[in-house]
Amino acid sequence: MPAAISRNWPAPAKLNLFLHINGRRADGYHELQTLFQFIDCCDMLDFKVTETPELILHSNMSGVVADSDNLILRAAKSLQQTTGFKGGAEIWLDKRLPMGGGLGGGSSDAATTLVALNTLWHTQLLTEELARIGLKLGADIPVFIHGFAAFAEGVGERLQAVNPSEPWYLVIAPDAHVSTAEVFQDPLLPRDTPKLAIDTLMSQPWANDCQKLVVSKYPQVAKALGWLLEYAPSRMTGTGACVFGEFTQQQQALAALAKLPSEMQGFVAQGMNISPLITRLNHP
Ligand SMILES: C[C@](O)(CO)[C@H](O)COP(=O)(O)OP(=O)(O)OC[C@H]1O[C@@H](n2ccc(N)nc2=O)[C@H](O)[C@@H]1O
Ligand SMILES: Nc1ncnc2c1ncn2[C@@H]1O[C@H](COP(=O)(O)OP(=O)(O)OP(=O)(O)O)[C@@H](O)[C@H]1O
Repeated sequence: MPAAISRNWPAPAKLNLFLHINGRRADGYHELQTLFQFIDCCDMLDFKVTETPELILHSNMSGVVADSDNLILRAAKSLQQTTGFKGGAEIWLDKRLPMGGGLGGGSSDAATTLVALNTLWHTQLLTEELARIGLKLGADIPVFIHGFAAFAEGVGERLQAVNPSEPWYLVIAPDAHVSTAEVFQDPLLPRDTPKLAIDTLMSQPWANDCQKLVVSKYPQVAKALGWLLEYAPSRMTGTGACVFGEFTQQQQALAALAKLPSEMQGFVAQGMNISPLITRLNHP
């Protein structure tokens, strides 16, 4: 009897509602203070458990990412190696999130793969153990595994659950692929924002320390942000390229989307403090 396919595992995008860079560590990574919130725009994954250890990925991804580099296969392989699980999986990815956009799409795909296979393979690692595996693959993966909006420190692995408002966002994805590594290696990146207490951070205006540099290097980002600021308080997420404007009502966000210049790509999504992955995990 062939194994059934377990369908519709969501991999949500995230926004960094603020992103402060406090310094550079000896290992080259940067110490951050950031506020992660999910949005209801997701990649979707299906999984079928197989008896052989092979890992097979079918995807509609546009940008060419070699299988060996794909974070989904790297995550599945890490779980096999950590647990000694002898079987494998066939995985289907419906890629919907823009890549290299600061929305954490690849990181989220990896997190959903770890959470889904940990259940389907019955390896039953604890969430903290899955987050430790994820951190080795990317700084953004732990927050997707825990699945709650969080104030994050360290490189993004020290998480404290928070419950900010869940507004509507108009997200614009400029036609630019910004390398996270390139931004963090730029000598012009500010790296000296003082560490502040979470209460102070949550009550002051929110900003992204990477924004000025990326806006200066990518005219498409500058143009998208300039347009969006006419409609709502707006800023960049992660290391870019995506920018997001915040609206109280969905109708306001949709009205702005209707006026988006034809050369820009955008979508409306709502902030989510509980990841749809957690909801899927609790409703197998
Ligand atoms: C900036 C954020 O988008 C905020 O959410 C994330 O921290 C980035 O997380 P990510 O995309 O998973 O980044 P990774 O793939 O782990 O790292 C890519 C590269 O960015 C640099 N990097 C990343 C995170 C960090 N805290 N400091 C860094 O210096 C490192 O050179 C690293 O090699
Ligand atoms: N399944 C995947 N989906 C998207 N990108 C992937 C995937 N696997 C590997 N990658 C590679 O990882 C890179 C970063 O992916 P990701 O989408 O996480 O970054 P991002 O959108 O810039 O978000 P952030 O920088 O905030 O993590 C991509 O540019 C791509 O080259």
